[in-house]
Amino acid sequence: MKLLVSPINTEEAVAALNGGADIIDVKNPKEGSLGANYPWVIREIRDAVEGKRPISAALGDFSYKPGTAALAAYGAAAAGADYVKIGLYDITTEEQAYEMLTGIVESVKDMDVTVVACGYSDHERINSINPKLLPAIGEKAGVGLVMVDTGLKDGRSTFEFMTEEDLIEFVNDAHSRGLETAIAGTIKFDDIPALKRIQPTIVGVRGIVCGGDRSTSIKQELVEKLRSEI
Ligand SMILES: O=C[C@H](O)COP(=O)(O)O
Repeated sequence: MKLLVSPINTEEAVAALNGGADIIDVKNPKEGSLGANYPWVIREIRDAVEGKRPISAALGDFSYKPGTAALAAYGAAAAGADYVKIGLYDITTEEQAYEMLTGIVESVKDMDVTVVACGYSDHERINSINPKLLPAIGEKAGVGLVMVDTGLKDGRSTFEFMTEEDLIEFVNDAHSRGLETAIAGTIKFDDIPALKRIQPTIVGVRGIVCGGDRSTSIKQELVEKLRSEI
């Protein structure tokens, strides 16, 4: 499994890189679970990583705004992102999700970018689309990766909202459709044995490598510890 770590600035990005992260995911926790950072920060982090690892960019926890999402994806790709991650937060229907995703795919089709469709394991408490529907929608829309994260960051892990069986079904369905997968959402060290059984392509983290509080900074030694255990 690959390790995706979500820094907010170049200092954290270098700590993640030196700690062994496989993907450097630029985000802004102040604007939500998949909060978008500024395009110049994406560029600065890309420069700091020096091409040693791919760069991912969170676009935001979106409501139904396909045009805004497509423009955000284009901007993130132009700023240097290799992956653009859309949070389907206030998306409640398959039709809405499909339109959001096809707009983003069209927006970056001429750029070497992977579109990541992110649903939320705690979808019921935020009234969002069930992430188990995303592999089929994502395949049809032309995304490259589907992901689950938690929409609310209150310390509760994705595993409190989706069972191991749910996540195995999600991952296996996506992989059977030729899509990569990522599991995130307040992942804890205790979740690692289950993640090893589920085998997503990517494990995405922030809080655990900050020492538990995602509002503090990333510690290289915690990235090293996590990298060695997954
Ligand atoms: O990969 C990014 C996710 O939002 C993970 O963040 P978290 O581990 O603090 O929930």
